[in-house]
Amino acid sequence: MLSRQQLIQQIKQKKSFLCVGLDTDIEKIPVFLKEYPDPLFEFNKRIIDATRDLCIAYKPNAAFYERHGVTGLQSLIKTSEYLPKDCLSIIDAKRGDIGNTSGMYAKTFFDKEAAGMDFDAITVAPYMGNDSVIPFLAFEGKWVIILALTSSVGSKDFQYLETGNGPLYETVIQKANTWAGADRIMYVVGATKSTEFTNIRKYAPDNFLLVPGIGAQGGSLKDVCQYGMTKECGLIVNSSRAIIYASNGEDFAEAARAEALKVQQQMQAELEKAGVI
Ligand SMILES: O=c1ccn([C@@H]2O[C@H](COP(=O)(O)O)[C@@H](O)[C@H]2O)c(=O)[nH]1
Repeated sequence: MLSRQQLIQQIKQKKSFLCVGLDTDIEKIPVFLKEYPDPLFEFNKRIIDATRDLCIAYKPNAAFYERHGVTGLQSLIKTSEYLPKDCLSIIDAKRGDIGNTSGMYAKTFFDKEAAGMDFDAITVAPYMGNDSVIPFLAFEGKWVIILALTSSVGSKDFQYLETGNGPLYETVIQKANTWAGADRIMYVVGATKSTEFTNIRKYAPDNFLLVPGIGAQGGSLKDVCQYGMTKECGLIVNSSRAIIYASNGEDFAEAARAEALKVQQQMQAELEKAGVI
């Protein structure tokens, strides 16, 4: 479990705020791995071994495991156990339901004794309001990462809707700020929305932002840093496909490392420029 201070310390130590996304797709992993009893885990294990000194977080996306049923869940559980303790472990599950049901989701991903998983953080959809989010916050020390302004094209359908008090995503942040502080809540903001970061920082000056959308979705790391970085960094930037599928040959882990290193080096330059390190 990583507290806010420990996370900041890891960022300074590793000179990185990279999150490697484990969107492990059985159709995209190297063919030779399919000979192994648990190909998804074997792939993740090698990616983690190759990148752990370059990143401060890992984010398995639940969909890629759940689609396999029981075997996928086993791969996810083994992956969660294998994740390095000095990295923030984020389950990208985008859950949220009436309180009673959210409590079950929280148990699933936060309580090792319930389902074998003990993630540090979970992504949560806030659409159902406070009672859908509070059960996740009830797990002391765990992070709740609320979808604010997503990288998706469809973000315009709801998130930009004018409420009379700014766009809906602003209201989401203002309301969620009343549920817990910046030591428990982060917000998802897509790298494809870099022009909105200045505005977001008005409402979330201290919160860490989980930023997906660089790499395969084309968002700019430079722009994200220019408009979103704080004195403590305040950013966890995710890249999944661009790193983990840099090659689909025998050299896939080395290729993933080379890609992660490129991103880490850009991050180091941005941290130096902003005076974080
Ligand atoms: O707004 C959002 C929220 C979540 N995601 C997730 O992040 C990764 C991005 O993968 P890439 O391969 O780096 O594009 C993936 O798991 C998404 O489901 C997002 O992209 N945007």
